[in-house]
Amino acid sequence: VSGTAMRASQEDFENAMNQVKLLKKDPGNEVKLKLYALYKQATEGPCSIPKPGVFDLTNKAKWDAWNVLGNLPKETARQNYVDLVSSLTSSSKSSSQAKPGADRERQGYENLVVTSEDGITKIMLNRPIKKNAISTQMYHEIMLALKTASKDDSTITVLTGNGDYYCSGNDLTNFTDIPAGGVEEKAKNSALMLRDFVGCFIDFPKPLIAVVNGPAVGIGVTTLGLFDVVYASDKATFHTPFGHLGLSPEGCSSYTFPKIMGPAKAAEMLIFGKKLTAREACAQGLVTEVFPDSIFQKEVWTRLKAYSKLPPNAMRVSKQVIRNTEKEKLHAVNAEECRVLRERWMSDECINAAMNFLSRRAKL
Ligand SMILES: CCCCCCCCCC/C=C/CC(=O)SCCNC(=O)CCNC(=O)[C@H](O)C(C)(C)COP(=O)(O)OP(=O)(O)OC[C@H]1O[C@@H](n2cnc3c(N)ncnc32)[C@H](O)[C@@H]1OP(=O)(O)O
Repeated sequence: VSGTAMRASQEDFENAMNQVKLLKKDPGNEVKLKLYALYKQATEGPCSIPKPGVFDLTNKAKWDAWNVLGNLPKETARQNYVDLVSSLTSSSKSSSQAKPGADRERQGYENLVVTSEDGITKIMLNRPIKKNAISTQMYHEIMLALKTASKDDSTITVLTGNGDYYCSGNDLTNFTDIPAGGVEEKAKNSALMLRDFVGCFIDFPKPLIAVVNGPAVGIGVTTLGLFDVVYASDKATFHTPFGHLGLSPEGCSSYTFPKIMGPAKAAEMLIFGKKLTAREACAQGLVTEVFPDSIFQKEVWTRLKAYSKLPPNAMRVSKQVIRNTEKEKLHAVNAEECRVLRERWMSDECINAAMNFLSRRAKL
């Protein structure tokens, strides 16, 4: 694989890394070694670590693949990595069956349905049997969908849920998938993932609207403070049971919630896990407007279609003027929340709470 015609940007490289995580088919060991080697070369330069022993087969194969790249420049390695991923994703797309309406519906997501119509990109969480709980794969899919939407020609972007829930928060089975490196490694990687995930909401450049079709829990609630507008069905509820789960706030809610509703109301939600009805959340400023469930979809989409016809550049610029004064602060808050959570995830309080839910001894 070679690529000299164009230079891949850091952003192309990061998108390619996300796409690798979403590959449906295992590309095989040879390709995985090539990806590993190009990644190392692109990020660290030529291989300079000691050669592993002959019996350390996996690390020796990785070392060989990296070492063989010699002095290949970092930029070329980055471009080759992007080209290789692109060849993998295009071959998997052409082998999957095209669905009717695929021009408007972007396929390739396992737990999202992403559509673009009338200037609106709609990202729908699509795991209704699990109440749209967000699995690790879904965190990556949502990041990719947001990054793609930020660059497409739609004027506004909507996040919503399929089924009776908007989102039941973090998928608690994420606590069971512990890698060989143990719980510390899992916590470290999860903190990085969470920081990137919330970062996508902080940096989203166009109007971002939440259409909260039903109850929202945990990270499904906290990230609402980073949306521009939140419409809710009167069936929706808003619950951040961090205390019950041995957790602490994320999604920048430790900063946005006190700002939106005042410190005392925010503390009741974030420390004591008080669940709000849609009308309470609206009275406290977290929700823009509540609609009776029977007319929710019709009313909201009529309004959004009208908004999507407003001049796109004016909407973008207005959003950025509002957001830019806060951006640095939000990123700092996000980093600190993730640092604290990394410790929390390894605490007995948190592990016991997750295990109680998973062994069906507890529910919210
Ligand atoms: C070291 C490890 C670190 C790992 C960290 C990962 C990164 C995390 C970063 C983000 C952190 C965010 C914090 C949060 O979001 S906290 C909130 C977490 N959510 C919950 O606690 C909700 C748990 N769910 C419930 O209490 C109930 O399911 C419900 C939502 C109140 C709905 O109750 P119900 O009676 O109407 O429906 P139920 O039968 O329970 O659910 C249907 C099936 O869906 C499954 N399910 C629902 N929610 C979740 C969930 N959050 N995680 C996993 N599975 C969920 C439920 O188990 C049912 O499945 P099944 O039919 O029994 O198989």
